[in-house]
Amino acid sequence: MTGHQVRFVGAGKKYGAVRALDGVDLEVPAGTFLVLLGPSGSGKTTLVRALAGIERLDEGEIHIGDRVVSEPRRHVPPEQRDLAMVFQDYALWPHLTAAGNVGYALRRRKLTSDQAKVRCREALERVGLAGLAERYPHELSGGQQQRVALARAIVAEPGLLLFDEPLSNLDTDLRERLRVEISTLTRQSGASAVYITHDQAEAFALADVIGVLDQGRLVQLADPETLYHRPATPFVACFTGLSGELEGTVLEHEGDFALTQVGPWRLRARSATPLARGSAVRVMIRPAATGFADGDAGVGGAVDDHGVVEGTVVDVAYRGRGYDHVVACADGMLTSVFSVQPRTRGAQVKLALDAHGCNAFPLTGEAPISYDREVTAVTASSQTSVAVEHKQGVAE
Ligand SMILES: Nc1ncnc2c1ncn2[C@@H]1O[C@H](COP(=O)(O)OP(=O)(O)OP(=O)(O)O)[C@@H](O)[C@H]1O
Repeated sequence: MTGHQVRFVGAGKKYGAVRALDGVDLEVPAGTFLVLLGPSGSGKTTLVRALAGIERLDEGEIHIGDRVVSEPRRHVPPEQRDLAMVFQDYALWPHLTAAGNVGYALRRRKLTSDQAKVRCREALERVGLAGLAERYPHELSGGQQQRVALARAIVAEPGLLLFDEPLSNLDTDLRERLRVEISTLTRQSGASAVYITHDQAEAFALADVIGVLDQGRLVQLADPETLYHRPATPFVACFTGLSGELEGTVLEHEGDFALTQVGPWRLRARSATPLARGSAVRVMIRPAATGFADGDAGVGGAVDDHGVVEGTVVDVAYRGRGYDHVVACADGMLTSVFSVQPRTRGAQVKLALDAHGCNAFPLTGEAPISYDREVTAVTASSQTSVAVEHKQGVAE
């Protein structure tokens, strides 16, 4: 079975005064695992519900494969879109067993009852639930219920699988295991997938392509590596994992990089567009780009003398493989500075910053954005308590 190409053209949707989707143009080839990443209220669910046919767009078109399924005068109902959806709350029928729930997805297929039973059994086997087919949802754990929902999604072999934060009700350990299963099952099936999350680590782990949404707009569509190394905007940089940011002035622009003066230090940082000499910039620093200059952790890539800043250790957190430090530098704070050996609080340290993990953006006057993973909200704040994925996670 082959997946479908997915295409949005100028997709718009309003709820009263709220623009949930604002001219979204997006196209991914057949078989792509697309993850939609964005803070709460950015329009992820609306986009996926419109793709599923549960919501109608006000403007624009949606194409699934070579079919237009949504345009101003045409709305193909969900059951005719060759897709299946997995929801955050599992959405199982409480009066049907696991096998009954999975079999429900085959009700429109022209299969004999024996053929349907075989398909259900195989789907339940693939999600590791062969022995629990006769249990009702209330007799299953959250993880098992989500596996039933996954089996129900794949049993009819649709060309498109939609996932709306399917792991958010599960605990960390189970999330990780089920994430791997979703990735494997989807890719084995050949279906295309669109997966919503506000968790950047989940997005980076799953995606072929990530679409970042902000206030109903698609602000970047790229593979994880490009998104991480070349974020299009400060918002994208922030939302995909930052150690922190420092303000500076451009000394010169060389190729893809700007040489900046940050306090008494010189830092090189990537910049997509040439920056004028003397202009004010914010240098946004990935966790993977940080390390102690005298350290044991090393930093990814070459470090030259433009990449050293000094600061004071203000916090140390044990992380199993080593320690994450928070270091105050000039008027900025860098978090998730990893080292196998701990530094003591109050110690004066030198940090080496890899230019390939630093991005410079013009300073436009707005307050820096900080992404707090705990509350999964983006807020304006001058003091970063930036939640970050450390270097052995997202960045490698
Ligand atoms: N049925 C509705 N009626 C009114 N406003 C809505 C409705 N559905 C969504 N919205 C609004 O549209 C905007 C986008 O919502 P949407 O649920 O698509 O965002 P999201 O990125 O999926 O958020 P979350 O991560 O919290 O689920 C939000 O401002 C939301 O309040």
